[in-house]
Parts: sequence; C-alpha cells; structure tokens
Amino acid sequence: MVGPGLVGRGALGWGMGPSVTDPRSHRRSGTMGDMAHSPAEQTPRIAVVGAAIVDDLHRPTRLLAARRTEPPALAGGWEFPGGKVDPGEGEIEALHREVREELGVEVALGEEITGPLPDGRWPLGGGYAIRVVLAAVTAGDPQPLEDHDALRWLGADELGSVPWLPADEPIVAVVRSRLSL
Ligand SMILES: Nc1nc2c([nH]c(=O)n2[C@H]2C[C@H](O)[C@@H](COP(=O)(O)OP(=O)(O)OP(=O)(O)O)O2)c(=O)[nH]1
Repeated sequence: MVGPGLVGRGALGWGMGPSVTDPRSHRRSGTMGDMAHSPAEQTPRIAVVGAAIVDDLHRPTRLLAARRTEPPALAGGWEFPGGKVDPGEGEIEALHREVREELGVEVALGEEITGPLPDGRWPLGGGYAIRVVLAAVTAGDPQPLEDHDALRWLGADELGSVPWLPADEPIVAVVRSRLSL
C-alpha cells in the first residue's frame, strides 16, 4: 500500500523507505519531522520535497519549471515546485500540500528521481536535501500562486533555456533523460 495519488512502477515503496518509516532514520514524527538522516550521513539534512511535474507520467514530454521569487539570493532561479516538510508531516503529504499551495493543483505521483544520498535524496545548499518525485496534474491549471512569478512547460531541448537553481542542475539532467521527444 502506497500513499494516495501514487501511480507507476517506480512509485512502489517510495515514501516507505528508511528516511520515512524506519526507526534507523532517527526520524521522530512531531519532534524531527523536518529533519531526516541516514546512518551514513554525519549531519541530518532538512527535508525538502520537490515535484517534477510532467505532462504525462507514462510518456512524459515536458517538465513544469517554476521561477522563485524569494529569498533575493535565489529569486529568478528556476526550480521544482515544493518546499520543506513540516514537523510531523509525511513527505507525500508535504508534496501534495506544497503543489496545492504554490500552484493550486492536485497531482498524482509517479516514480522518484533518485539522487546520490543514501536515502535517495539530492543534496542542496544550506543543509537541505530534496526528494524529487515525478508528478502529473489531475485537477486544476497550474498558476504561480505563491513563491513563484512564472511557470513554463519545457521540453527536453528547452530545459537549458532557463537558469535552474544550481543544486537542481543534476536533477534536471536526470529528468531530461526521462522525457520523450
Ligand atoms: N522547493 C524547492 N526548493 C529548492 C529547490 N532547489 C533548491 O535548492 N531549493 C532550496 C531553496 C530553499 O533554500 C530550500 C527550501 O525550499 P523552500 O524555500 O521552497 O521551502 P518552503 O516553501 O517550505 O519555504 P518557506 O515556507 O519556509 O518560505 O530548498 C527546488 O527545486 N525546489
């Protein structure tokens, strides 16, 4: 049993791994809900989730990129909609909340875009780590309601046309490899 809205082969098990439910993760709901680390890491990283929203989970051709408005150091950079996991909140729950708040849409989740950290996340600056999951809109039309001032659907050959946040570059490269032309 996986969380609501999860579809696709790669989604099986996502959200059920060590960073979420295994006591070895040292995650404590309500006390360290925004922190997670694996035994292989010295320092816990603050949990961020990001949605790689594509036009079709089964045959994706375009990715939705969002341009940040804050803080000033990151404003103008393009990123995956998402944000920090709240204390006591699950990652799946956080992802659905963030896309609802930021874009006004509901999504179905697909496979995780696995990163190099032991728990599959991607390192970000500032002690953050992001878990990125493919998603597709199931209700609503994405709008830059919060934290962003522009959205763009980008095909594989257009992903380099916007300045991604530096930490997102390797993630975007993996997403690009999943896009059909
Ligand atoms: N959402 C998101 N954050 C990213 C990405 N890449 C990246 O470096 N970050 C960084 C920016 C922030 O320093 C950090 C946390 O993300 P955030 O600021 O969106 O979190 P949030 O929406 O919960 O923020 P707030 O409510 O506290 O203002 O992660 C990305 O692709 N998506």
